Amino acid sequence: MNNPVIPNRHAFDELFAREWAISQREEHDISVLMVDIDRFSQYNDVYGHATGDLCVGTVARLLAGSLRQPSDFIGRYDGATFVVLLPATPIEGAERVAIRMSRAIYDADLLHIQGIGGRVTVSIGVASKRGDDEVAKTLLDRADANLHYAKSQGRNQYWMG
Ligand SMILES: Nc1nc2c(ncn2[C@@H]2O[C@H](COP(=O)(O)OP(=O)(O)OP(=O)(O)O)[C@@H](O)[C@H]2O)c(=O)[nH]1
Repeated sequence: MNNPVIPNRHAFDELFAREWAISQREEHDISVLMVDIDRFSQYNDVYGHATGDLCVGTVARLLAGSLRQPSDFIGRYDGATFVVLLPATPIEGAERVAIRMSRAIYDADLLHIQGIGGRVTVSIGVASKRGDDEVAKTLLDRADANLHYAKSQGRNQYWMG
């Protein structure tokens, strides 16, 4: 499904390449978050795909509303997974965004009877550039690995590794 409120992965890839080059040139920090809706296949099973689509849109709006800087970006990575790009942001700032996003989704109290606490939650993997020799792909890979670790630890949490 194309979600009108949120850019797609292609838009993210282009922006990420640009912002990565800037971060290398200017020696800026840069951080990425991968955000995935928990137990979403079960959500679709219980409430149906059309309601699932609405839920994806609601989550997208709540996540976007958790961003504070004009240069922050959120896109849909694939399925129920979003990717967030935080230019010029160190790990401490990225953690604050992860906490804000986690709370925004939890506090919205969107019913999901098979979800954590009976509501829709998200798991988040956070990663920040480690040094000038890191390449863009490993930053994304680390965010993804941290997302999977957050899932393995019970979901509804973020992990920075
Ligand atoms: N309704 C709806 N479902 C979607 C959309 N995009 C992805 N999905 C579904 O989201 C589910 C994602 O499943 P997974 O990420 O594998 O796992 P999960 O059920 O979310 O469980 P965990 O991620 O392990 O918590 C799949 O069932 C997809 O079909 C969408 O736009 N609308």
